[in-house]
Amino acid sequence: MFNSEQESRKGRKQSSTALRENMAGKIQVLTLDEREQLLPMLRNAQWAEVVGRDALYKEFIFKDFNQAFGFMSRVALQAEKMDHHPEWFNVYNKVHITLSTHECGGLSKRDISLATFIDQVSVL
Ligand SMILES: C[C@H](O)[C@H](O)[C@H]1CNC2=NC(N)=NC(=O)C2=N1
Repeated sequence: MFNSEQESRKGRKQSSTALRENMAGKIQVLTLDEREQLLPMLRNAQWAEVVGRDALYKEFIFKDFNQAFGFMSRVALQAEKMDHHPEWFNVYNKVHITLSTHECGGLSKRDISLATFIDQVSVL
């Protein structure tokens, strides 16, 4: 579901060849074309678009705390490498994750990239 900020972007012209970062080197929110291309695969992988905020959310359930924390450790090390950190919540075997890019106030390629990594290590 698109929130109102994204709805308002629909009217604006966006280049399909928009670069990941603008000429000033600033990270940009995903264009509508990029969203149409990238979000379906994440929706298929149970990532949900947060209502009222341009962010992605997914819940993971593991066998026990050891499995959950092992997963979180792998994600934490990758997040640190990327300087892109998840907002997350853990109790015992549950891990809830929200991804968004504060610098651009919404979803960027960094979120897609971290979500893809998270899915990979969640099934190890
Ligand atoms: C200064 C530092 O690069 C920024 O605050 C980074 C840190 N980690 C981050 N993580 C996430 N998920 N979004 C960000 O915008 C972000 N910004």
